[in-house]
Amino acid sequence: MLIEIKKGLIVSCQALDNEPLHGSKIMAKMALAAKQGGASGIRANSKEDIIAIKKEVELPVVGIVKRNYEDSEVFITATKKEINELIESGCEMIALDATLRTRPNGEQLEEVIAYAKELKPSIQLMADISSVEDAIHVESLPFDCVSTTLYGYTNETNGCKLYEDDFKFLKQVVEKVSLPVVAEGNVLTPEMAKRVLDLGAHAVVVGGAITRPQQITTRFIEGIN
Ligand SMILES: CC(=O)N[C@H](C=O)[C@@H](O)[C@H](O)[C@H](O)COP(=O)(O)O
Repeated sequence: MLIEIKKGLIVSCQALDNEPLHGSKIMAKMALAAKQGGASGIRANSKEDIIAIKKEVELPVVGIVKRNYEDSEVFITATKKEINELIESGCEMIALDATLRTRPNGEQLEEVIAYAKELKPSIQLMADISSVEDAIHVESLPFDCVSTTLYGYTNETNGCKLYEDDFKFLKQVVEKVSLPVVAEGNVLTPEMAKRVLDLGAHAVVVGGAITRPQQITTRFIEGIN
């Protein structure tokens, strides 16, 4: 999958159950639209959505399962339970929270990824990180790539945006690690997508700016007020 997505656009097709476009049928059509527009891959949440998307398009899929746990802030593919669901979904790559935070049920990141590789040795793994420390840590683990997904979404980075200071955080990660780095989170325009690739990102993931009309509408409303 890493070769297929090189310097390409991955479109994140996600709508949680509190969002208007929630539903596997709709996400599958969203993925088809992304493919028709030239996307190289899809990022999707939940076994059901991934199965529906895989029926609709042939693109490689980065799968996640978002689930909240009471004993941890980790919510993107947090435990072995979510790994089981993603292996069953048939996605080519699994993305999981790879921050240094405590995981649910006392599970360790190392044990969760070892479990995934044991279940399906060919599965590729993406480390969703929030800091340079996270990035350095995952280099010692069997990850295939790193993604800036969680920058701005942890207590330490709350409110930070990937595009600030001309993508300063992305530049730091690209400089520090030798794994391919995927730029993800708040890439809002085609110009930003081009910029992150020029800065050395292996690929770029765009979600809300393509697939969340409520976010797009809000930006227009802010623009005219
Ligand atoms: C932090 C978190 O939960 N991120 C999620 C990860 O899969 C998605 O909600 C995002 O849409 C995705 O990362 C793409 O980012 P953006 O939608 O900003 O282009």
